[in-house]
Amino acid sequence: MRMNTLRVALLGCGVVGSEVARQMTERSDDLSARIGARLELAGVAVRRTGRDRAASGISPELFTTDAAGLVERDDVDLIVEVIGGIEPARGLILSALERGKSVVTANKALMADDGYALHTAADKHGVDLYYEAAVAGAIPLLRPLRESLAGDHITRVLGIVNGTTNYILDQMDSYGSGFAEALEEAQSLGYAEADPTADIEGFDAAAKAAILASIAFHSPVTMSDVHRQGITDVTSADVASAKAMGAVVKLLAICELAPDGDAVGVRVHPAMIPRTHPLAGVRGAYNAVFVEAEAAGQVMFYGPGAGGAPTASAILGDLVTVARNRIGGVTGPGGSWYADRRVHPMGQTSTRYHISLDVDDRPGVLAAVATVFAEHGVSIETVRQRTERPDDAELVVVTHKASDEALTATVAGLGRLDTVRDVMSVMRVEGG
Ligand SMILES: NC(=O)c1ccc[n+]([C@@H]2O[C@H](COP(=O)([O-])OP(=O)(O)OC[C@H]3O[C@@H](n4cnc5c(N)ncnc54)[C@H](O)[C@@H]3O)[C@@H](O)[C@H]2O)c1
Ligand SMILES: N[C@@H](CCO)C(=O)O
Ligand code: NA
Repeated sequence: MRMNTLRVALLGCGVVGSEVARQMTERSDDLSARIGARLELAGVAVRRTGRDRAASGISPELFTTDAAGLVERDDVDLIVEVIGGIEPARGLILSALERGKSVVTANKALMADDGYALHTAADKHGVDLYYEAAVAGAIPLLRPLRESLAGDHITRVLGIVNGTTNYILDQMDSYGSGFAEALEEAQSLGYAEADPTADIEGFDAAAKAAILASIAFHSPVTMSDVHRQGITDVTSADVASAKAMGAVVKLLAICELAPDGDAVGVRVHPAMIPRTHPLAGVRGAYNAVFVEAEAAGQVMFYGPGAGGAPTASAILGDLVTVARNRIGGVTGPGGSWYADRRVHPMGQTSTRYHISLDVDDRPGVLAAVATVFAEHGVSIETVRQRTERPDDAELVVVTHKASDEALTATVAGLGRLDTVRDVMSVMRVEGG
């Protein structure tokens, strides 16, 4: 019997796309055996065909600059979108779904913005939309959340989902590098892009957090629902201060159910975590995500969160799945929004805080500082004082859990005290 063939259109042939094509070709026989059909490259949409594409190993006649035309072709069954960004990726994916073609994408920005509409289109047309590569690259995470943990009740997802910022913070912690120096190193190693804004300002992590929260909590969470703070204000002093209390600074993505279970809090910000926490040991550009579920307890996923080959691995995994589904005449689990939880306001989110103050070193200062905390109902866990010069001290206060609102008011109050020369840093403490 002749084996079926499924024809794949690849949209984009950059870092990830070229690896998808390479791995598809290299593992062609194994993939056919696993799927029960041959996967064949029907075409590759690129921005310019003029460049020397010989090194890619892809037959030159497969390249086209007409991505829309490629998606519309009747002999194309499956689409892999690795162009990135919102348009034209969004229009191309919608066009594919409307034509009954399943789509695999690595596009976190698009899925975070428009996941609901795209899933709805996929469901309406009876096709699959898979995007494992969009969050934490090669690490199997979205499928485990959508499928393996689908019988449990997830309460929290806490992770390091941006490799560039983890590399920078790790350099600051391990070698005492300053932020600018560590960023330069990340750029020279190819982790951070020439314009590193999406990584260091937390946009990349926020998009991933929105996708994780939507899946884990069966609710439509978008990028604009995520409280976002990047790492550009993290100083060597913050990193040293964390070290002094046995902690390390990480950029965390946190998605959690509010105490009443009716709302979801989603935030991305730097935080101090104890060195004993499993996420503290995640070094370099690696990613790791910690999932807390009622019955399973704590489950951790760890591995390479970026790079052409690892990201292509996740895409090929999705491609095998959607191809199998297509052969079997079924689709995988679609979007799940039944819980429709609201987004918990950041002001009501409670965490512990680490606050470092430059103060006059004289009688009554500690009492005045403590009074401001008390006035706003913020309970102090520890206070440490370091005196470097006569009359001048650094006070480091770690609080018990306090709401963002109460903490903001406390910091404003501290700033008004004559004896507080400067509020040097305010950072959340997690994972205790
Ligand atoms: N690089 C990674 O490590 C990584 C990891 C996870 C997810 N992703 C995601 O994968 C996607 C691709 O990332 P990348 O690193 O390969 O980016 P890239 O910039 O290397 O590749 C994108 C390619 O798309 C091409 N392109 C742009 N507009 C096009 C159009 N209209 N038609 C055809 N081609 C067009 C560009 O010329 C470029 O070659 C993005 O969504 C990204 O977020 C990347
Ligand atoms: N820029 C991302 C990789 C793509 O998601 C990172 O540094 O982790
Ligand atoms: Na993944």
